[in-house]
Amino acid sequence: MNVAYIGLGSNIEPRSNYLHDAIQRLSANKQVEVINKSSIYETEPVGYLEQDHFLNMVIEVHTSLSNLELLEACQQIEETLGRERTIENGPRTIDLDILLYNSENRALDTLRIPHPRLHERAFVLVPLYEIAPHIVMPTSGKLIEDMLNDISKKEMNS
Ligand SMILES: Nc1nc2nc(S)n(CCO)c2c(=O)[nH]1
Repeated sequence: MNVAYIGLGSNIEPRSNYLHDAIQRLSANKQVEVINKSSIYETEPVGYLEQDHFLNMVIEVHTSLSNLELLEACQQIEETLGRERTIENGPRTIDLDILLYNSENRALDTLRIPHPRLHERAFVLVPLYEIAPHIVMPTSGKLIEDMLNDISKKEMNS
């Protein structure tokens, strides 16, 4: 049994329906059990700014799927829910990002774990902290609160 944390995001209405539908579909997979869900957070877009606000959340799953099989399951749900990759980093109906998989630190050509931008995304770190405050990053050894402090220090200095 593996433990994974998945970040979900949507900024095309009906945003919360897309979040719940994605979780429903993940739970329908017999090899995936959704153990915990964060609150849903309304967040300003980062990266590509010319788009609507996102709803973001993080879920904890227990799964017998491998990391690549879990990625495949997430990508299938994104496709089913109409995710178009028209504009890179642009608006999307649903996004499912694998943030952590056990304490793996792995860079495959299709999947990097932990998610490479995890440490710089408050829209992921805040919901992750809500459901798993004691997680230590397998890469840096940092706690989530350390990474959140780093982000706020960077923002104060910018
Ligand atoms: N607030 C916020 N900004 C974002 N920019 C991108 S790209 N994304 C998509 C992340 O995969 C988001 C997001 O989910 N939330």
